[in-house]
Amino acid sequence: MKDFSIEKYFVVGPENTGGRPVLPIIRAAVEAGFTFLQIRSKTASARELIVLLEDTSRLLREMGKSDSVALVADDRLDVVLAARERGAKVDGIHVGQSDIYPEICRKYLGDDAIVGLSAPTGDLVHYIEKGDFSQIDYFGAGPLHPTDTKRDCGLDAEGNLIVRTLDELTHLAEISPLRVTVGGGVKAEDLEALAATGIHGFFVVSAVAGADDPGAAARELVEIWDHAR
Ligand SMILES: Cc1ncc(COP(=O)(O)OP(=O)(O)O)c(N)n1
Ligand SMILES: Cc1ncsc1CCOP(=O)(O)O
Ligand SMILES: [Mg+2]
Repeated sequence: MKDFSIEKYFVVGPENTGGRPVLPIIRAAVEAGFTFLQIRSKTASARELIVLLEDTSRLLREMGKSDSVALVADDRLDVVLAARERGAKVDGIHVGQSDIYPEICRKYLGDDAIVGLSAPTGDLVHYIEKGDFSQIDYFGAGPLHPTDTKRDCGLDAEGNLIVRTLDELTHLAEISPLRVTVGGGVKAEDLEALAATGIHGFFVVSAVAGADDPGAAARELVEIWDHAR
């Protein structure tokens, strides 16, 4: 699936929904207009993740969104392969700097798969200029703000939290050979300024999964983003 949009990107797992079932929240995000889904859990078993990918893939099919909303898993190449083996349409994987190498993900998932990579903390300009990103389809960058969802996000070697400034993101959008989605503490009130940086999309966990009314929250995010772009 090479024709995909990272504009409105929802990341979710069972630990993010306040004890509520995940699937209705995914449905609400897709109905609101989110364009990309990532299943991410640091607590679920491999089986739980496989079933969640299967259920999400089925949901997208029932909604007629299999070809327009991308579905990937965080970190777990094994889980993606197993879900595909069982018939789920899982479009790819998102990996970080200490995860399975993107080129190995590409090898096992195929040329048509989506392979996303988290940009490292620190000097992105140097990283972008020197890197070989031929096996990758997009970058995830952040955090914009500190976030409880991922407490290790943005920590440098000394354990200091580095957030991305809007100026930095504007520069990143200019020099990046790939599309960039920005997340980490992103809320509705950030979207206008984020869109103005020229980055291609935003990703959220808690702004939707932690909301009292995930559907209303997702609709608000989509509306503000679409209006600002
Ligand atoms: C879209 C997106 N961007 C960044 C991340 C973070 O990935 P990673 O650095 O591997 O950290 P974990 O999510 O695995 O804790 C992401 N998942 N998605
Ligand atoms: C930066 C980051 N990367 C993967 S999850 C995450 C935190 C985003 O969580 P939230 O949208 O709840 O702040
Ligand atoms: Mg990871």
